[in-house]
This record gives sequence, C-alpha cells and structure tokens, in this order.
Amino acid sequence: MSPSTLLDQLPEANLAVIDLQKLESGSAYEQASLLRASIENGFFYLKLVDTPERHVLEYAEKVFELSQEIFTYDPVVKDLFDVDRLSQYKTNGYKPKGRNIVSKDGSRDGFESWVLPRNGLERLGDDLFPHPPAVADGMNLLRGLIGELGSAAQTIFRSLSDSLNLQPGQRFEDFHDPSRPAPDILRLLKYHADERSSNIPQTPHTDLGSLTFVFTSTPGLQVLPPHVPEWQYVQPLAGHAIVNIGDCLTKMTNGLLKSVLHRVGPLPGHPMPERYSFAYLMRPEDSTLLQVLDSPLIPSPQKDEVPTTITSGEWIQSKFKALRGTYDAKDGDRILTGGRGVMV
Ligand SMILES: O=C(O)CCC(=O)C(=O)O
Ligand SMILES: [Fe+2]
Repeated sequence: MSPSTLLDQLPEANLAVIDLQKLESGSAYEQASLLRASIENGFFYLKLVDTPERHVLEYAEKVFELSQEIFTYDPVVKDLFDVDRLSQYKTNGYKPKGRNIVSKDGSRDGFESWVLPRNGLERLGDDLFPHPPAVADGMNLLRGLIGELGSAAQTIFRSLSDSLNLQPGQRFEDFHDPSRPAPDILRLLKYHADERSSNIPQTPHTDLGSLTFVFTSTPGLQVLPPHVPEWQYVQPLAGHAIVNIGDCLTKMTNGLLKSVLHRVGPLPGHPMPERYSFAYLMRPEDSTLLQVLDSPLIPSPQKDEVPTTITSGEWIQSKFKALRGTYDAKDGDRILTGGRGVMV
C-alpha cells in the first residue's frame, strides 16, 4: 500500500482551515474559527493563496532548494556553524543528527537542522550572525519569507487579542513588535531516511515560543491533542501552512490556548523517508514575563498560586536543556511535553 493510501486509513488530525484573507478583511466567522481551533487543539491550516502573503508559497519552494544545498555541505563546514557553540539561545547554526534525546533511555534523534535568526536576517540587535554562502546568496529570499510570515503572524495575534478582549499593553502584538529584536527563528530540517519503521526521529515536544508556521510536502507530522489517546496524522495541504500555538501563549492564557504535543515519525509499517520541512518559530521578546493576561475569557490563576517570574528567554533555555538531556527524566518530560508521560 502506498504511503498516501495508507494516510487515508490512519487517524487523521481534523484541523480547521483558517483563511488568512478572510481574517485580514475582518470576518467575524473566521476570527471565531481561529479562536476555537486555538482552544481545541492548537493546530490549524492557514490558507495563504490569494492573500498579500501568497509569495510565501513561491519562496517556500526556493527555501527547500537552499536546504538541499546547505545540508550537503561537508561536515567540517557544518561543524564551523555548530549551534551550541554559536548561540546561547540556539538561534543560529547547525545541529547534527543525534544531538537530542527522543526517549527516556537516551536514544537519539534522526534529523539535522540549521537555524537562522530573524535578528541576523533583518539586521536587528547586536548579535553576530555567522552564516554560510548559501544563506548569503539567499538573503533576499529569506528576508522576503520571514517578512510575509511576520505579517501573517500579526494578523493572527491581532485576531486572538480581539477575541480575548486583551487591552493595549497586554495584547499579543505588544510582545511581538516586528521592528524590535526577538529570538524568532527559521529552522530548516532534514529528517534522514531510516529503514526501521519503529524509530521516531524527533522528540515529542510542544513548541516553546508563541506561534509556529510549518511547511512540508511530505507526511510525517503527528499531533496528540488534549484528551486524545493516540497520535493523529497531519496531511500536508498545498497552498497552506500548518500553524500551531506555542507554550508562551498557553502560559499567558492560563491554558486556554493550547500548545499541543507533536512529533515527526514514519507512517506505521513504513520506513521513515528522507523528509525536508522548515518551520518559522516566533517567540516573544526575551524579557517578556510569561504571566497570565487580564481577560474576561482567560481563567484566573488560583488564589494561592505564586505569580510566575519566568521570562520567555529563561523558558527557552530550560527547554533546550531538557531537549539535550541535561535534566533528569521526570523534569525533562514535564518541560518538553507538559508531563503527558509520552517520553518512553
Ligand atoms: O518537521 C515538521 O513537520 C515539524 C517541525 C517541528 O515540530 C519543529 O521544528 O518544532
Ligand atoms: Fe515543533
């Protein structure tokens, strides 16, 4: 059976389709659908065709070509850009296959990634931005891509802030000012082919930031929404991005908007194919306090709950320590997956 036929028979993630154009033109129906998708399972398709941000779809094709080029660099060159050496917040550089833990027994991941910082691409802030020739050659392409995704994100943030009746100073856009530095990243991913169909190449995780846009034409992404007992499969959809809510929005809404567990793996009984994808991961500015926002729709924290003092920057660092396996297994599971016990 071919993988595409098989996909029809697997538990499919029934994701809402949100039309960015309708959101931009103020459709109350689309705004309500976005809120509902964000509350129910935190993942949705974002329709990009016929929007001012439609160029993203052409740029994405070219970004896949850039990815092919960058991942065929010699390991010696890749090592010069090692992400753990270049950047404290893991916002720039190369991660070889096998650096992250995927299970409690310490087994290792099956993908390479190369992360590029928005600050570097858009020349914001003072961080150095060492990068290889493929990135220098693709600079206009990459700037075009993240510019349009940033604009799509602003529309989503505005819509969610309106739905939750958030007041100025506490609106999601206020923590994501496009003209200021922030640890937003573009992550290029190459999953390696693997004959062993039981091997999961990516750690089950929730995204640590606020909003993620994923592009791929190869199946493999799986999600585990709250109260759902088994992994559901996400079909790639042409003309659309797959978008998901990250931990920071969950923390700021006291769990109302869901940052949902996901991972990439082979289809059951099939080997893992080589798979390229890329994700644009947006995060609030580092100093943002991840405290519960005032809204009539957000459940108030318990009276005896100590208000959070963690910032977005500190949360990023905790999460990466867990991913690299430097916490004990119990803490690692809590930080990576919200303690769903899926780290086996
Ligand atoms: O490759 C994918 O489809 C998902 C990537 C992902 O989950 C991530 O980069 O956080
Ligand atoms: Fe993710």
